[in-house]
Amino acid sequence: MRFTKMEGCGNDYIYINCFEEEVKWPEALAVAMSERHFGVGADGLVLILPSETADFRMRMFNLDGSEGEMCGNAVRCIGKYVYERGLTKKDTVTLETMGGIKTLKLHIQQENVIAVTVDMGEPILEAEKIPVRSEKHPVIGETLRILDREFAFTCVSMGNPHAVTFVDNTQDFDVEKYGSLVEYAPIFPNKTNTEFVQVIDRTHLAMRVWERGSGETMACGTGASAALVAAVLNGLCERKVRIQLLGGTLEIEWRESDNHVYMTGPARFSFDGVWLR
Ligand SMILES: N[C@H](CCC[C@H](N)C(=O)O)C(=O)O
Repeated sequence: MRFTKMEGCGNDYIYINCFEEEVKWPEALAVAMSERHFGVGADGLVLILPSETADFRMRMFNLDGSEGEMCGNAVRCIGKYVYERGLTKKDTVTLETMGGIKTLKLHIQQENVIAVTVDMGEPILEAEKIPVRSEKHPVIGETLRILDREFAFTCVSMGNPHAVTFVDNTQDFDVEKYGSLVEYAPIFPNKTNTEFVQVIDRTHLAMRVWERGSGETMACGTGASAALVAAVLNGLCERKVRIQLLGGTLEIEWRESDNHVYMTGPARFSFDGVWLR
């Protein structure tokens, strides 16, 4: 079975073109192929499928086999894939996801997609839709004690759940120690992605992320979108910022005119391969 390895700000997935390949058990395949030593090595698996309601459909699976409703970095990579591999000639593409239909604007130079702007839709702030067990609306300052620290979380869904907290310095923060416990905190019925955010200034944030089902990744597109929304709700930044992640930079804007969040960033091919198992 042929696959393509791609990454967006270092958030790397295995992409399978399901117009040409059939995948019977994606959950098990995601675990096997994502494995660093016995497989390809990745943050998870992404299927590119036909759709009846959009140009294409995405299904994404974390490296533990769990399915994510939405994946911002993968959406940008799919935009690059479908244009440069000849599945579309359009520079605006729609993609059906479990988090709704997303619109992608491809930035093209000499037939190469050099960046993609994704309309991530409206942030979801109602506790029961995130979901998070909280009496607050929006869910700002929900405190949780994790080991020796008390955190205040702002919770946002971008189709998938995010718990955002602000720290003084992301570089020397122990993301695994705390993120791995927040992921399974009982107040998150569907678990959660957790973002640790440092406010550099009112137009620059730095962020590290412990992803639900994948652990710490180099970047998280839905997480960066949730981080911007949380920072604006807490009065910490403007509505358009650059977010510095371990693997690169994303530009995120929460537009007042339509209440939609827009994410712009890179997408890159790494290699093509053939899976023999
Ligand atoms: N781990 C996430 C899915 C991938 C999200 C992330 N890689 C992104 O770019 O948005 C979840 O289970 O909700």
